[in-house]
Amino acid sequence: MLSTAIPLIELSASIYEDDATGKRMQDLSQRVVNALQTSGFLLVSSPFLPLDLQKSAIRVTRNIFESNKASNSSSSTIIDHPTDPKQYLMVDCHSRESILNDLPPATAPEHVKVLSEYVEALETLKMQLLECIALGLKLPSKSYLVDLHQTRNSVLRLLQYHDVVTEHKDDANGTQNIAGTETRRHPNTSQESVVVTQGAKIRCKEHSDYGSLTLLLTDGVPGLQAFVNGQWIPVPYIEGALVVNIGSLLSEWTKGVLLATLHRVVHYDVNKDTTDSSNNSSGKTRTSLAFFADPDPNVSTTLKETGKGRNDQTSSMSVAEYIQYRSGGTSSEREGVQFTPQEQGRLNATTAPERNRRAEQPSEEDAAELTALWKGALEIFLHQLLYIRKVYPRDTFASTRFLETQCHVCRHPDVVSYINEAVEAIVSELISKNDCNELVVEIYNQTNMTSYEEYYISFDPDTKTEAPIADVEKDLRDLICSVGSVGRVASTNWPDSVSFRILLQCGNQDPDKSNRPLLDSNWYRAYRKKSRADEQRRIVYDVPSCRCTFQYQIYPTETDMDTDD
Ligand SMILES: O=C(O)CCC(=O)C(=O)O
Ligand SMILES: [Fe+2]
Repeated sequence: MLSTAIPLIELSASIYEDDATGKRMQDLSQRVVNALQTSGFLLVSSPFLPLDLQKSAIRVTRNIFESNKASNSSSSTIIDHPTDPKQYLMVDCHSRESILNDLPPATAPEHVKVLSEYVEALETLKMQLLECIALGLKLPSKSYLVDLHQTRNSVLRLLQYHDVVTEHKDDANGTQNIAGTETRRHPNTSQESVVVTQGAKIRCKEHSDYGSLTLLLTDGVPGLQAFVNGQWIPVPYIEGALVVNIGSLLSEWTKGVLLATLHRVVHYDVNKDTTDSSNNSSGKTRTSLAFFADPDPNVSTTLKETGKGRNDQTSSMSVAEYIQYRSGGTSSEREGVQFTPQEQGRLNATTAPERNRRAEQPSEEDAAELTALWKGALEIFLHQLLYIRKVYPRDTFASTRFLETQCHVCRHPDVVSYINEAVEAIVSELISKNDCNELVVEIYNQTNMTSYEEYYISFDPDTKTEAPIADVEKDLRDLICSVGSVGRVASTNWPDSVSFRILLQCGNQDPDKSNRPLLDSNWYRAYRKKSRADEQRRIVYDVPSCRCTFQYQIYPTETDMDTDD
């Protein structure tokens, strides 16, 4: 039965005809907005998107993944997701050429045509929905949102979820997730199934999308769930209808009136879950097409008409910067996995009571958990910084997830162990933060030892906080995501002699008297006085629960390097 929280709305052609008073359109718009306010989800059918075209789009998508599997040379544009058992392909929808460019070169011309027609229909549907939302929300004009979507800044993600074997197996090909929590086989394109952590049965981890609207078509294999009123509810499948959900940007523009709802895809196991009659998909692959509609890249994330977005950290960003911030990379890597603070709060409220309880009575266990959390977060932070600042080529990094965030880790074993040793050595000093300790990452020239840039995590010496672990996690996640925003602070056209080092910089005390365990180590650096006239630190992110700040400083070079990207 169709859930009332997620209604089906038919955008029939007759709404646009015989509607001189605009009443029918107004009613329809109200229903659209009501659904998006209640659950953030709705199902929609439209004459612009006939069933035949939907079926063809699914058939073509399956064919693209299957041909790729069958061919010996797998297409580099098809990505094995690092943790979810799925492959995906991102298609830039700006034009027919961009669509063609992003599809594997072997894609048949008639298949390109189907996907181009499908995208065309979705562009129309997107505009209709944006009009409905503007009308339903009584925005200054019916075209208010349409006007902010003039450049077809949409991405189509073709998705193929693998067959899933739910029992846990040791696998020689298993890769250890950097967070150390999961063992998964990196899906090799020739393999039919993957192993997921016991009991998880997750095909796509919970996340919210982050543009304006997502229009989703699936092949009907169930599994999509939305987190509504503290519960995971199935999103129904209706043949001929698409699933619509709201991204966090539109949610913030509407001051949270429209919900950017958390959602996920689970794998139903027919042997275990007999309560769900739709549970008939054990072992099945699943195909879907997610169309992410974003506003124009240069538009500000803060609109004067709708007021300030709720998230201060992102309020001065452009749409392009926001997408990069939330994806922790470029928009072509968009994973849509980071939660906004509001979403995380909702999730914590129902999923982490145990943790919050423990935080009220700090224990040794908590201290160990906090230290482990910091170690993991700092390692990821450091790798992500090297990735974003392009200290090493991007193709030497692997994609992974930490604290529900997509990030990148350098694969070079020397870099991995250097970072690991540094973090092991300095993390407890940092957490004790009794003398304005700073973690410094210096990007410098190995030949003449000049500094190009320094990045700092600076702790306030006088305050110790005992924030609940869930808050620290949330803030560390935001810290990691904030690294994305230093992608453009200066050029990354580095000479070959570029390198980096990690240092613990200690405060104003005379280092000889400070009796620090790290005093004679490679990691220690006495406080460097702010003697350079050009010293001007910029703040990237304050980590409220830990009273520390992420800052950076760029040192001018003799020759001004061109900005790349
Ligand atoms: O495949 C699905 O049903 C959902 C995919 C999704 O939510 C996403 O890719 O953002
Ligand atoms: Fe999604």
